[in-house]
Amino acid sequence: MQKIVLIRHGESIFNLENRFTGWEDADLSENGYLQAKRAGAILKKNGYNFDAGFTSYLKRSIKTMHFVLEELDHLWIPVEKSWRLNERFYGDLQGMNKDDAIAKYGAEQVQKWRRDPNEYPPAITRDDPRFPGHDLRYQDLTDRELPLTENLSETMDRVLPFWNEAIVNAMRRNQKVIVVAHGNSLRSLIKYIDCLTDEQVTQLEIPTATPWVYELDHGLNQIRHYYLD
Ligand SMILES: O=C(O)[C@H](O)COP(=O)(O)O
Repeated sequence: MQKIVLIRHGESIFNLENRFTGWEDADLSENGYLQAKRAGAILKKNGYNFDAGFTSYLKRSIKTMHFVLEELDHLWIPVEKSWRLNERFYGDLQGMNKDDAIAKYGAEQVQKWRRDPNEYPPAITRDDPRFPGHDLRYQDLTDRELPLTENLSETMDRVLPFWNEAIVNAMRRNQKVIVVAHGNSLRSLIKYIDCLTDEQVTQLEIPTATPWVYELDHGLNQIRHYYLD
């Protein structure tokens, strides 16, 4: 039996301010930092150790991984970063207060944008300062890979190649793996692993900095999953 631990980053400044984040590189809040340390302490108390870590290109996840590993005295393990684990690209909603969005577009529409896997938030244009093509860290992405908006299905499409090539391969080498990512990149991954329907995934909410453990058999099929708290 093998285990993999998935963690959503600790609370960010944008989470605290109730703003859509997406690929905006919001830092951890003070509370987010404490949550990350607490997640590490929980893993330590439960006897977890890891051989490899995977996270996104965004500092709220990178720092959460760092503080979790620090609690475990595991700062030395290799951590691979990929843009594919980034949060869903939230288009023109990025940076907007969620209550302001509701006032502007209505609660039903905003909820669809947030949770319906096939709904696209309004797109940005390529001359928008938030377009990732302006950011050095995304310079190797192709035009097709640079998002203007993204629905959850597309998030899943770009998360899965990294899941299959990097993360599953590490597990096949019997490595103990920890993944720190984002509410929606993890929702898309859990949708895939648990074979959730579109309807079921709308109900899935992932708390910040709470280790989610999958137990897998030798064929890497899921046996069960649970939160460590
Ligand atoms: O990108 C964001 O705003 C959050 O990380 C997730 O937001 P959501 O819960 O509205 O999808």
